[in-house]
Amino acid sequence: MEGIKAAVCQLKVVEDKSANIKKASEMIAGAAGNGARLVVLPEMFNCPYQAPLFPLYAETFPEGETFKMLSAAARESKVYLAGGSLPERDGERVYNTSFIFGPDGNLLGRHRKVHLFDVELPGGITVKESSTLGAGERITVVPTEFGPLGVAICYDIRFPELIRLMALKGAKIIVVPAAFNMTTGPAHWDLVFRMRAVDNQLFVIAASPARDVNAGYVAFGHSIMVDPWGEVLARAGHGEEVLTGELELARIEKIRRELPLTAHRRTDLYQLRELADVPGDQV
Ligand SMILES: NC(=O)CC(=O)C(=O)O
Repeated sequence: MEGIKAAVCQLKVVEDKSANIKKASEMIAGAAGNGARLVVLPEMFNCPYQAPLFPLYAETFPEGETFKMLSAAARESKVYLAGGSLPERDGERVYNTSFIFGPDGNLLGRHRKVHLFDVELPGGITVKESSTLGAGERITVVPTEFGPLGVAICYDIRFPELIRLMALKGAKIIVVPAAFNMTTGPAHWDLVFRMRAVDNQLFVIAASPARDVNAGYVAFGHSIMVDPWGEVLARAGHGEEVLTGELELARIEKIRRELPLTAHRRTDLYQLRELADVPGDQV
């Protein structure tokens, strides 16, 4: 496994869905032009992050215009593309879904956010994703030429069991389309992404929308790439930008050899099992 250049497109999400799609497409091409081979978009990059809006912006797979743009962008730029997330309609239900594409534009997998963000936070931030969204039922790890890639969406990262199961399935990189806010961002953003990287000795890439102080939900920004030792490889500001970083994949084996956390687990005392085998999320 060699090193790869990765990029995050930290775009400012606006109300105009077509403008979001166009901006994302331009940023993906720009990232690829700078040598990125893995590109990650933010959570709900085509729709303002507000639960009542999700059904209004939702698209069905595979006809949706956003889905088509993502596939074409991956193919034209020849990149692995973690297509952020978008509201996906499936029958009566809407999901917060990330579609992952290979450099030929083919779909490698789909992750539907497993943990819905239903919170009443200090600072008056109230979110109830479950008012309009259904929860995913699957743990998502997709094959790439860099090794298995795990996919979590925002709140999912706060559940260490999920990420550990991805690591046990072989994930070397976890991509996280995310949109922390101005209460949880300053408190927890760096901490959780660095800690999941340290726990599991793998790379974590978190992609946020740019901050818009006039939005109904103000995203924190500061997209981040963390290495398996917990070091921050790259960190964005809070405005619109393409963040790039080099992932030296050989560091994973080195760090795991020197500090063999997986081997030192006391599986005679505790064990983690994947319980769900529920049809639904697979494409
Ligand atoms: N938006 C989310 O799903 C989660 C979040 O903002 C947080 O965990 O903080």
